Amino acid sequence: MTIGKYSVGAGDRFGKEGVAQVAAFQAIKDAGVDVDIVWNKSNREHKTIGTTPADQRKAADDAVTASGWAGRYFVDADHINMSSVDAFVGHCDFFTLDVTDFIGKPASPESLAAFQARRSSLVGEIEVPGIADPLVITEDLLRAVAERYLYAVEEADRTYRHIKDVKGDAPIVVEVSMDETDKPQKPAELLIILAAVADAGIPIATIAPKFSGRFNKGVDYVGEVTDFLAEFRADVCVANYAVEAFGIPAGLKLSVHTGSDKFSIYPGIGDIIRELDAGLHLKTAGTTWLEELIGLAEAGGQGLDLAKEIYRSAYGRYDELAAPYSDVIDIDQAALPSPDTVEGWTSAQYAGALRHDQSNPAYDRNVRQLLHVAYKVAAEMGPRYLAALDEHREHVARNVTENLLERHLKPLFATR
Ligand SMILES: O=C(O)[C@@H](O)[C@H](O)[C@H](O)C(=O)CO
Repeated sequence: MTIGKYSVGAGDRFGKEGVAQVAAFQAIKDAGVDVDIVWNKSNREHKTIGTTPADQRKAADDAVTASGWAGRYFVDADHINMSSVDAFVGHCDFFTLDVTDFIGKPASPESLAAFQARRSSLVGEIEVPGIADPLVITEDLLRAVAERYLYAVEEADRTYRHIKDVKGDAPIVVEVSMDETDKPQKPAELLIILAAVADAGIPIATIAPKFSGRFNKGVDYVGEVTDFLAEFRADVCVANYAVEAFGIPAGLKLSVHTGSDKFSIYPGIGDIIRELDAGLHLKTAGTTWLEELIGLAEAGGQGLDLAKEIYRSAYGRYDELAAPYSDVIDIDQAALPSPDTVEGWTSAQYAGALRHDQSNPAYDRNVRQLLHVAYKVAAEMGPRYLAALDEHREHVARNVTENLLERHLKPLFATR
């Protein structure tokens, strides 16, 4: 199945925000930009909330039917590997093969030797159209990248073959992700990794590398924006080159993971993809759930009380909630306001602290990150939380649509 040039992963932890999200995609479509919807919910999120991929499929189909969305949409088996794929395979048509856990594991000496022999022509200087200086690949670099990533690519291949065995000829979109790791992959490394992917015959549509800088959940990019954009641009050029040089399916595009909220890099990313006529997949990460909380807070009364109760619980359960996300959050715990302080907040104070508006002095990135990983608290409230979303639908939906459209889709895809 081919995915369009532009796609956005729309996270929806509680399966309630489909229609509000489609409204954002519809608005950008009406403005002349087609962006495919990829509903993503990772295995980690399913486990925390107690939902299944079948629930995600149903939420997506229902939202599409209810809103009359006529564009493409997909359901993403997000961050899966051989140990988790089976629960997803029957319900998904987009597969994010997450091989991060296998980075650094050694492939067999035979496969390492075979890869280096097969790809020995990469050693030297490679002129990649669009990159000013040639990429320099030494024997040492080829070997080091193979030692670090070849096994991970083999694992992606095992998972892909397994999916194919189950799905047969049903069309699927394949993404390979290696982003939740500490060490970024530079453009020359990405090129070598793509050679290994091509050798394995994985029909990859998108690849999510680990870029330089920090991609923390729910907050802006941390790092040198200019350096990031230079790297991103080079990676786009490498992906285009890999299509020509290695026979990877045309249209290969980069995927930016934990891509929601990275406002400082969106305008530059948008300029680059338009200049190079490249595609993009941007995977949001639970940002919608924060809009639910903002909506509840703005509703006041019991909605605000519930939002405060969630903060109190999150504050008290910091270690437990932060642990699964320790690599992708950066919270100054000592700077968090106490639950008693938050208890005294008005709707505007709560919403102001949480909404990702960096021009608002009330915005608090520590509060935002803590609540980002605190969705387990709402999940445990079960029907009480879900009923509050229904009761305050108007407030919640407005925030969900506005966040996706005004802070994400427009800065990325609307021409400046
Ligand atoms: O919390 C999660 O597991 C998700 O936010 C997940 O990380 C997300 O879907 C993602 O892959 C962002 O890149």
